[in-house]
Amino acid sequence: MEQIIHVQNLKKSYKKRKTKEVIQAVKGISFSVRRGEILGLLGPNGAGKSTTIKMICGLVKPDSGIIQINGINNQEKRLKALRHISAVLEGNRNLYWRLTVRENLEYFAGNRGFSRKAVTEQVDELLDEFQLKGKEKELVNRLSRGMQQKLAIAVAMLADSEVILLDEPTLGLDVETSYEVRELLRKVANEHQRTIIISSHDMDVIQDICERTVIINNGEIVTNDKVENLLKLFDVRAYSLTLGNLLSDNQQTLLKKKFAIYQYTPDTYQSKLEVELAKSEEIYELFDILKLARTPVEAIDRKTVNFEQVFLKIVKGEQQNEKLKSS
Ligand SMILES: Nc1ncnc2c1ncn2[C@@H]1O[C@H](COP(=O)(O)OP(=O)(O)OP(=O)(O)O)[C@@H](O)[C@H]1O
Repeated sequence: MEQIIHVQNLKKSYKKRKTKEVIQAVKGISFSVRRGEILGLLGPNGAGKSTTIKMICGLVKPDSGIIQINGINNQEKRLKALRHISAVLEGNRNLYWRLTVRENLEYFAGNRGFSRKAVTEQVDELLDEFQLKGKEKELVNRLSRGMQQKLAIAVAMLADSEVILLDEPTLGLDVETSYEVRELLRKVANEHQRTIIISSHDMDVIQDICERTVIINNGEIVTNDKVENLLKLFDVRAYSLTLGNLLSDNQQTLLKKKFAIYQYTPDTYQSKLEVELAKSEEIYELFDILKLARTPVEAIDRKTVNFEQVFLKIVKGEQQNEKLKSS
């Protein structure tokens, strides 16, 4: 599939005004995004996500590197490149707060030079699709956060740009509204073939709607892979067993020797044993150890890994590597 965004060896440093200390916020990152893809741009606080997003949408000038949007270099032909991008940044700053929902949509649709009739048709369609019809006469500053978010995305759609950048699109939304916004974003990508880049700390949202994630830490990309692959990679094969007896000292020693991570909570009637297997075949060895004292197994649960845990493992692993490098 066709690449709509291509970022190559992007770098950006800031100089702190008071101390003159130089901070390398982005240290040479490269990635691409395909048309119609929803990409998650993740990282802990201060990792360099906002700086990257701001460079892509032309708000911050990179020190070096290339950003191509739909094949156009955004430093050589800035306006032409930026026409392909809409950003819905924190606080929905792309809306006019003292205009109504309909007025906002009409204003942005009108900006594109369409006839009054075409503008009305397009606005009606969007009000319908984004379920904003009942709120069309409401002032934006009176809307709930969820409605404002939907409207901000609708406005981004109107600009007709292929790429929509979203910063924390579900922040502060209740569960139901968060699901509505996710559904809407899927529709925007799948049916309207827009490309979406989401920056968020909400890993549930990322796991739910992003096909792929780029994870940044300390200004560098540490992972660029499909969510599905990352989940598989960190699929810990963790089992939680309920035992009808206590484990003998010998069994505990063997378990410790065999399994790197295991947790044992002894109880005469219902001991709990949590084990992480490196390979699925190791389950037989686990049972061999349990068989030694004929320990009854009353229940066995396989634990699954979620994206939040995967993210933390990736980022923490990286921090440990950093520490090792510097020590
Ligand atoms: N205008 C600025 N002047 C100086 N330093 C800055 C500036 N903007 C960002 N930084 C620094 O650059 C680094 C990366 O910041 P950035 O905002 O890109 O990270 P982030 O991943 O978006 O973080 P968060 O999740 O907290 O928003 C941080 O150390 C930050 O303090």
